[in-house]
Amino acid sequence: RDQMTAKKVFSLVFVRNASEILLGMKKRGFGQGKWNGFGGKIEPGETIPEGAVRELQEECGLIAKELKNVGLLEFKFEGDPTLLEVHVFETHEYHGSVIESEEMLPKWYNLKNIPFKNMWLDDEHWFPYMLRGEFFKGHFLYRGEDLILKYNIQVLDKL
Ligand SMILES: Nc1nc(SCCc2ccccc2)c2[nH]cnc2n1
Repeated sequence: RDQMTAKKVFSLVFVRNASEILLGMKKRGFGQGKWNGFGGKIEPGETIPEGAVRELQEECGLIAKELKNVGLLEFKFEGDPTLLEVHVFETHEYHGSVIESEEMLPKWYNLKNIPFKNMWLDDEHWFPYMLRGEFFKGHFLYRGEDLILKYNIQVLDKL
């Protein structure tokens, strides 16, 4: 409603192979202590996909040769006017070697063994849509980091 609400735009990239997904343990900053995809703030002057490729390489060393936009997530935290807009991508074609960075400790997980207990609470809600190849849009209202007050997820179209 309030057009003055600040919006921060982030990328979030998941690297996939046939049976696994690459996650990173966030070593500091926002989301520290949680496994997540690789991403961060989109900088002025770069497109969202450019920011996604940049953050992936900075955080785990891999260079995405293609990116598929698989969903859009919006987060609000009660008491904070900022809206986080997170553009979610998958890549199946990449080169380079996985390296640990100051930000992230990368680790491959079997798709049947995703460590949801050590991830953001919302991930368990929308991962199934991503893994089914459905394009999704989710909105989550948090109180702190450990309680989701409200959420909705919709499939926008099946890719
Ligand atoms: N999976 C997931 N990711 C994020 S933030 C992702 C974007 C980001 C932001 C800052 C640094 C690096 C990456 C979340 N926030 C609230 N729930 C969440 N779930």
